[in-house]
Amino acid sequence: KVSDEEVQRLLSRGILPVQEIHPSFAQFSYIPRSLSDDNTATAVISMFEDMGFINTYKIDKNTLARFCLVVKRGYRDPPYHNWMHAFSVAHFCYLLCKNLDMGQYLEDIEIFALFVSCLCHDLDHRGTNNSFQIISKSVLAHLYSSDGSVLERHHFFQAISILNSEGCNIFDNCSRKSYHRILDLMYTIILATDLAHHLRILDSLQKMATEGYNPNKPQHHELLLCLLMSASDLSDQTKDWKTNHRVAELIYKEFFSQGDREKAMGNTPSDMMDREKAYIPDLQIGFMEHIVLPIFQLLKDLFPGSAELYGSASSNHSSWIHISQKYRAQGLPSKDSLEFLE
Ligand SMILES: Cc1nc2ccc(C(=O)N[C@]34C[C@H]5C[C@H](C[C@H](C5)C3)C4)cc2n2c(-c3ccccc3Cl)nnc12
Ligand SMILES: [Mg+2]
Ligand SMILES: [Zn+2]
Repeated sequence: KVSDEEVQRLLSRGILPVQEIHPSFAQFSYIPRSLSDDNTATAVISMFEDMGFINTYKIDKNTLARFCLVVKRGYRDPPYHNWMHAFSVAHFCYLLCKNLDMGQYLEDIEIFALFVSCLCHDLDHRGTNNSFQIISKSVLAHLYSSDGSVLERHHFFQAISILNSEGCNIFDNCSRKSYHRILDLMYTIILATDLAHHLRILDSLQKMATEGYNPNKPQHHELLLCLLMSASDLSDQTKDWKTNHRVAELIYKEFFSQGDREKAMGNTPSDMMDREKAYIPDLQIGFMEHIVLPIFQLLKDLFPGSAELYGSASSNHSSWIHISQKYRAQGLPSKDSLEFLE
């Protein structure tokens, strides 16, 4: 799958300092999607280095390079749930570690597991959601439907199979104890990317934010890891307006394709998947009010230094409200391209 030449080519320039990738690479304002695809594997290795993981966990450089290339190739190319999404999610996790004093809240091994989970969290995504797996009686549903979170279980097992393949196990030099802890953490964190799971723990998250984070409570560590994973998965919502509406275009392109397939199977898709019924601005507004803003409000309660993230999400929310009013009367000029929003 990944040749030795490709691995050597990736390592040939050595590990680049993050500033050489972009001067503001470690700022919340940086847009990871602006990096060209063929520089993303290099950037991932630089982030591993910059967070000290290569030294702390004695990661062999060849193994790390091969792991990054195999994970990158482990993504398919649907409009949204592709490698660029995984890379931008992992980059946001890196931003959280660099800009907020994560070390006061989490152990290093938990942060390491979170970063690796971000890279792997949507491996082999087909561009269809969990309910589609069930109604289409997909192989994944056959394997995992009895336990729910069908896709997320698949993403986790894809990560395990990559770690078990030749020359890809970045945890090779960890103790048996650390190895098991990291895999347990990856399971919890990747399963937490199912938004239905996030909604189930929302009350516990609110309670933790209200009473204050207690680093001595293992439950608080687990809840925080789930919150940081969800925030990273939704980090496009905290970027500039151009990114925000471009990402909306990708998401709905993926959703509408699923809706078309559901109709072809004789099923009725949900409105957000039905290109005839969906009004994107209102769907965006609802998603931001019910899921996105509460997540970044919780992050702000726990990490005051993250306030600007809530600010940008809130300003994107206001832009969608303005757009909704402006186009409600005559309808959107086009649903395929939201370029007119720029
Ligand atoms: C912009 C944007 N819009 C999105 C609109 C809707 C949904 C969505 O899954 N809604 C729900 C609505 C209820 C309760 C649960 C389970 C199901 C029933 C389906 C969630 C996701 C959206 N999403 C994501 C995203 C994040 C994590 C996983 C998958 C995805 Cl696609 N990332 N960006 C976006
Ligand atoms: Mg996912
Ligand atoms: Zn994702």
